[in-house]
Amino acid sequence: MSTPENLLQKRDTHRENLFLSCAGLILPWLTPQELASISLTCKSLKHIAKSITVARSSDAARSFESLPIPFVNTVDSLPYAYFIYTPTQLLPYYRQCSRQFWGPVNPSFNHISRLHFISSSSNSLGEAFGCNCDSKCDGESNEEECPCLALRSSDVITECGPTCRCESECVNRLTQKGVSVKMKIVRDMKKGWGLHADQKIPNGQFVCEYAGELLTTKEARRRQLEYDELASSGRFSSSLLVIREHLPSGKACFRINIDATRIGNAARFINHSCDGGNLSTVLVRSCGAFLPRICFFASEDIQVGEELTFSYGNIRLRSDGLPCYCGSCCCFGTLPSENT
Ligand SMILES: C[S@@+](CC[C@H](N)C(=O)[O-])C[C@H]1O[C@@H](n2cnc3c(N)ncnc32)[C@H](O)[C@@H]1O
Repeated sequence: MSTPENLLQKRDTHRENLFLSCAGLILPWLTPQELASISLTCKSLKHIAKSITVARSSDAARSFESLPIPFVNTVDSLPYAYFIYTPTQLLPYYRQCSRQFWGPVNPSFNHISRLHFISSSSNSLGEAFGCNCDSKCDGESNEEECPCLALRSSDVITECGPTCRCESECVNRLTQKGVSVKMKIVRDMKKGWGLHADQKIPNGQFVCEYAGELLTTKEARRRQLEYDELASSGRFSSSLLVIREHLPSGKACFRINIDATRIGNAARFINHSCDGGNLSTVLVRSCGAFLPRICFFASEDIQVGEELTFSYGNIRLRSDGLPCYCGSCCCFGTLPSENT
């Protein structure tokens, strides 16, 4: 028989469960600072905040990729780096995006979001630019049959794109399926976080795209000034990459500015090496898309545990440049710096 005490207890348990399930939905949207503040308020919230921290440090890619990318830190107490994840480059209207769910997730939730990101960022030129191949532009399609294969050149890879008729499983969409190698983000005392291979990666293998916000040159210059100031006054690292496409004469004819500082993917953790590192940057243009994407490929055979690095450039304009700790035999002592 239900006594008034029993009824009151039932009501309290129901309220507590409701509170905890709401907290489980809301807390993953919080920044680390907000999470730390809220976890001071009661034991239950502290417990939820802890499980969110564990989930965050177990996958920087928060299920947007088919493989998790964990954080590993044996040098200090920082469990993870906070940023908004995008699996591919974003057009500027995404700049308003200031929060993202990051906690224990149902993987199908982010799978849907991944498709949304990709279709929203296709920067399509229109239907006239795609191929009409039935399903896959595989080895059997010759270049006359598939115009996308015919567009390949030594410095820009052309893949099938948003307006092609072939399916997403087409082999000529190598870099569009996201990260396909096991990687981890490892903390270093001097360089901060760095991206490491967690499997052998053969020379030539696609590693990942450099994803982030696509900026105009004016905005890239404005942000670089802001980042330089922040970097000089404390522990701040920016991830603004500028790639210039050159004419055979050597003159720059096109530039692409991608800022992964606030919104990006695992590539934002790739550190510089003065010897050129073990990754090369390649421009990949999807047929029918206006802008190319920047992709990293292994430039040598990479061993398990090896840090993934590339060269940030050769120009050092600032005499007070940041110290370089790449450890290569040809280290210049300072990180590259040039006018954005
Ligand atoms: C693209 S971020 C790389 C990820 C960064 N380490 C982090 O913790 O977020 C670039 C920044 O990393 C640091 N960095 C990269 N390569 C380095 C190197 N060889 N030596 C020292 N610091 C490096 C610098 O602070 C640089 O501004």
